[in-house]
Amino acid sequence: MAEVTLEDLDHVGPATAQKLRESGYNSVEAIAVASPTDLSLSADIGESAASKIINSARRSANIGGFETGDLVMERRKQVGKLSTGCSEFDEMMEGGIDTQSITELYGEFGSGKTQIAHQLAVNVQLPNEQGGLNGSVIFIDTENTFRPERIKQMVQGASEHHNIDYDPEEFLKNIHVARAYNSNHQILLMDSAMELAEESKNWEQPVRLLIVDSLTAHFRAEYIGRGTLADRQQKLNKHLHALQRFSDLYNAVIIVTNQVMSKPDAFFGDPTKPIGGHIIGHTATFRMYLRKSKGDKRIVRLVDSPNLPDGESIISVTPLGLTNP
Ligand SMILES: Nc1ncnc2c1ncn2[C@@H]1O[C@H](COP(=O)(O)OP(=O)(O)OP(=O)(O)O)[C@@H](O)[C@H]1O
Repeated sequence: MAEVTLEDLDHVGPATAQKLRESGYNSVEAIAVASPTDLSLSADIGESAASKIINSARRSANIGGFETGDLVMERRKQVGKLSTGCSEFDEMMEGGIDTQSITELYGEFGSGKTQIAHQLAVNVQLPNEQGGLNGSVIFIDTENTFRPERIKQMVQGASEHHNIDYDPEEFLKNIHVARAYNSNHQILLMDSAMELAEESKNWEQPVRLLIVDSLTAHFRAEYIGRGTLADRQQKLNKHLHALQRFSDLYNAVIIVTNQVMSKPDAFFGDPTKPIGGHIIGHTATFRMYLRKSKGDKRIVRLVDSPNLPDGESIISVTPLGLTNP
């Protein structure tokens, strides 16, 4: 079947199609999941015209209605598994971290959240036989934690583990890093991420992993005091929805990190309760609680999963990356 383009949609002429593309709406799917307000501002059209375009896109992309269980099953079959490189951790996740879902890593400072994110940015680039997804990475960095040197060390680790001479420079070229300077910027970066992922469909290694390290730091710093809680929650939810959409559209793994203190936190509450409430929709969400243990060991606890039992696994953070303890 020929691919549906923007021009095929009802109420979209060449000029509107161009404006939509310029604003980052490159595919029918991206329009199908947009809000009328956002679309009307981007394409300079009225909200009712925007709604009609969105409806037409939803019909074409078959998004927005009810689905039967067999279709949901069909999509579930496409779920990919990204290996962490640690056997217990992978077993706990029944083979690795799922695509089409958001995985939240939370824990205290130094518990290994950023290390796991870096390791996955390496592993996702490996071929399927080696636990990867043959994909590229988008890394939204809010606290200046991305370290290319660390990626190089981990690529060296992967080379030794698989006995293949990988080129660290090639791995670095497949990681697209953007600094987010505040929470609004962080939310806006999702538009660029969508654009890049869309473009990457033509690449040898399309984007299959999106990391937000840290998801919550800016929100925490900017929304101080009880009075701002609702605002913060609303923005965070919007951001999570954009992430969920991204994972669906590109069959991607989404990793978000969230620093918590060991004692309950005034703004984010008990660390064992979900932040941002329950995410609506069919996208699964996994939550993992990281704790420091002896030496380089870290305990990863699966706290909340839609389809797997809760469990614990132990990993080591070594100079060459994550390994079995
Ligand atoms: N090159 C390396 N070799 C060995 N271990 C390392 C290396 N780099 C980092 N680590 C380990 O990882 C720890 C830092 O973990 P990480 O940065 O993932 O924490 P985090 O959970 O992201 O913390 P924060 O919330 O402060 O960002 C260090 O304390 C160290 O134990």
